[in-house]
Amino acid sequence: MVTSFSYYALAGLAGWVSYEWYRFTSVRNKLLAIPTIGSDSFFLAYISAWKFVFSGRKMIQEGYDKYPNGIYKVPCLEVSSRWMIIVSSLKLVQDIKDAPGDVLSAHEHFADILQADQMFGPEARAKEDYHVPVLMNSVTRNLAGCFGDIVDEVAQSFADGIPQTDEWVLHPIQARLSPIVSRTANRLFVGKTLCRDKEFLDLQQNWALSFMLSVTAINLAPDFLKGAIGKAVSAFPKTIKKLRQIMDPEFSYRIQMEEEHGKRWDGRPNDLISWLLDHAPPEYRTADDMAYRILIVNFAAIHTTMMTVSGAIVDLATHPEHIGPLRLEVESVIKTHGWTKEAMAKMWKLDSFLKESARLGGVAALSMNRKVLKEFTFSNGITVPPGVTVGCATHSIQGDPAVYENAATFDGFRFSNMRETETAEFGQVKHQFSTLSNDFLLFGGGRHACPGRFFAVNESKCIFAHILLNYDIKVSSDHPIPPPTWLGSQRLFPSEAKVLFRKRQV
Ligand code: HEM
Repeated sequence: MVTSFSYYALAGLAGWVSYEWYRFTSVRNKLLAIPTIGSDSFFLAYISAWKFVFSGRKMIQEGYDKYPNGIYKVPCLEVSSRWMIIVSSLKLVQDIKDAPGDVLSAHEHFADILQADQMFGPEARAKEDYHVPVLMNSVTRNLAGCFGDIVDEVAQSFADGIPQTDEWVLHPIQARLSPIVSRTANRLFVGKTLCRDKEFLDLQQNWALSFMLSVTAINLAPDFLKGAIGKAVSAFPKTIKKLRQIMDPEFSYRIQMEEEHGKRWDGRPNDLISWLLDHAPPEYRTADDMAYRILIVNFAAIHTTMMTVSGAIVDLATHPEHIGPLRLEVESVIKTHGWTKEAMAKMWKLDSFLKESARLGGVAALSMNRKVLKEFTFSNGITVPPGVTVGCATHSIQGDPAVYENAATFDGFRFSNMRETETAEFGQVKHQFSTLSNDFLLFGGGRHACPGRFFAVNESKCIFAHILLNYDIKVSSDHPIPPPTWLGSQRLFPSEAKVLFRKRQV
């Protein structure tokens, strides 16, 4: 009995290894013109791919240093082909940006790394992304009108999370910032009541965490186990059901009012639920679908904004010489323009500080990742086959002295100084935080660039201006800030990082 089981297990293992070997060599043979970081032999490449999990950032930098202005590949378990092709030149970044979506696909890449088939199931996977243009257009257009709500939620959530005290109090940044960012964003997404609902906020946060752990588990597993692991670990159906229950009273009320009084009923809240209902195709006007949209928008919006603002808080505490000039700017702009979107746009130094913090920090070492659907030839003549993934060495580009002067130095006013001295047409816009450019890829680029970036920048500036005007902050000598860690190409904010806060004294 044991013998026949061992026999079948061995035969299965041999079959799987042969299949993996065949798959590996057939892809690798199409990529021979592209140099490799790590190994490109079958067994050693597998080890290199595991090395990428823990030292991805270093391997990306190694390739960038060895092949400047070029292209290289790394074995990588994050993507289904197991090969990540990375470009290090701004010209090749532009090639990716210009490629049509049916050749280099952002959508298929997201589905690939988020294990959409396993985690969401085929029905959700087939949904049209109608929320993306709504985020880009309606959210951005309504920002000025909703700015008072954003300011109110920032003030309330700080009062709850970081009360102003006369004594210095040590606060864990990530734990304090997550609810502040989440409440503020959801004030605009789902309105005042739900954005303060603990069950709603906890569900979003817990799902995002369990989702990422599950995706990592599936990514690291062999193909034949992915389906079974996905079924076992995906909390998606349960989460949607729960979220729908929490949102149901609000959603049903909106639908009922619309049916009784038409789309523009008196007192209709100005938030994402309303804007989604304005544009939802009939088949998506359901409580289930609304819960799905709110869940994935939160997934895209909260962690990224939290990383960006938390990184900037740490930079402010470690470079306190910026506090005085930033306070002066915020105070004088608010005096003239009040707490408005217009005021945020006038805060050039603050905009610059956040951008500089993201230039050296950010959320990932790679950006603008696209799955190749049809053979694609870069302008340097290198061809990549369907199935592999291409991306840009964002973090290395942003830290390159050939791209940024004194690139390794944190200069909070780098971009505001550039704006002040710029004479070219559109020069002042060029260096803004929300502006997309090949040498600053925090928000990606091309037709799939982040549609929430204008909101993210305004939310971040509002949070930061609130801190500057209401708190003193500094690093504690007993609790130095630990360096960030990396998982594959993703940057992780050190959850144990703490900063001292007290009520502003001067
Ligand atoms: C500082 C905060 C943020 C950062 C760093 C960030 C970054 C990104 C990046 C890198 C992409 C992929 C772009 C590409 O591949 O070219 C993306 C896509 C996306 N982001 Fe953001 N994001 C942030 C905030 C937000 C917010 C606040 C929202 C919603 C209001 C949002 C919604 C989305 C959505 C829906 C997509 C997918 C777009 C598509 O499929 O075409 N993001 N974001």
